[in-house]
Amino acid sequence: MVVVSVPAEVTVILLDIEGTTTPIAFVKDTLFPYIKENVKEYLQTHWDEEECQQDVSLLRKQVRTLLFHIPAAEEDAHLDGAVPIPMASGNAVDDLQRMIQAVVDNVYWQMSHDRKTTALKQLQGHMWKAAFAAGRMKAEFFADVVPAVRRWREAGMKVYIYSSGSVEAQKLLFGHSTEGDILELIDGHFDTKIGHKVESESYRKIADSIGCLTSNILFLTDVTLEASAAEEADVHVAVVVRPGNAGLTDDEKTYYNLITSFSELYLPST
Ligand SMILES: CSCCC(=O)C(=O)COP(=O)(O)O
Ligand SMILES: [Mg+2]
Repeated sequence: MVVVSVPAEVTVILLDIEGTTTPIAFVKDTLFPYIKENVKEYLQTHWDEEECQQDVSLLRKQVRTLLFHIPAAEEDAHLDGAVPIPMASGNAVDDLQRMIQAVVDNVYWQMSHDRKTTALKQLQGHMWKAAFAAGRMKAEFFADVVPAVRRWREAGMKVYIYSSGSVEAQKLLFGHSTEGDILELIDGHFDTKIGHKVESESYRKIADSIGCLTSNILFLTDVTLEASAAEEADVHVAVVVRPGNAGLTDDEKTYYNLITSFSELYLPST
């Protein structure tokens, strides 16, 4: 077994979810299809609720920003098929169906591009809430995750999550897992409200928020663009290789510390 030593200055382990703690297959085959299959009915049932209206407003604002403020050079790559969400205009019944269909189309479009926007993630989190609460879904974690997190905490480490999934959705996953409610193992959560995972400034803000130096953090992720952004902020990184993850280039394999299980991390204090 390959062992990666955790530098002595590390006091915080920051974990990505999809592809790191949790199989991509669980996200792609369970979480995301649930959204696609239920979004229309969810909107029809919850439309008048404030939470749902806030989600729709955020989606509307986000697509408007995308359509009208994005630099021209990026347009082709990002805007193909983008669906604006209309405001109500007169006939209440027609308007409602038109708006709901636009939100459904917008959600499908964003999901087909695996967009990680705060607006999409917020709506998804609210939709999963009911499914987890009713016991219709349980989150999957790789077998090495929970034992390792327990060991790290016993060794005095703090453990945080940084995922594109909303904080609310993250808490649902850890609160309703096949291992039971493991939310208490996590010291705190970050999502894209602090910034995108491919931007190094996000990692500086996370360190500030935790109250540590970026060099006190070890970030574990499956995505090398995220690892590179974190490293630029002086965060230690290891790239997690799990079944079903995207492949790495030879250069990436050489450059990064790679682990296939959290048990491959060696903490000097244990
Ligand atoms: C609470 S995570 C749900 C999965 C999800 O929506 C997602 O975007 C995961 O992205 P990650 O940053 O964890 O790779
Ligand atoms: Mg990931």
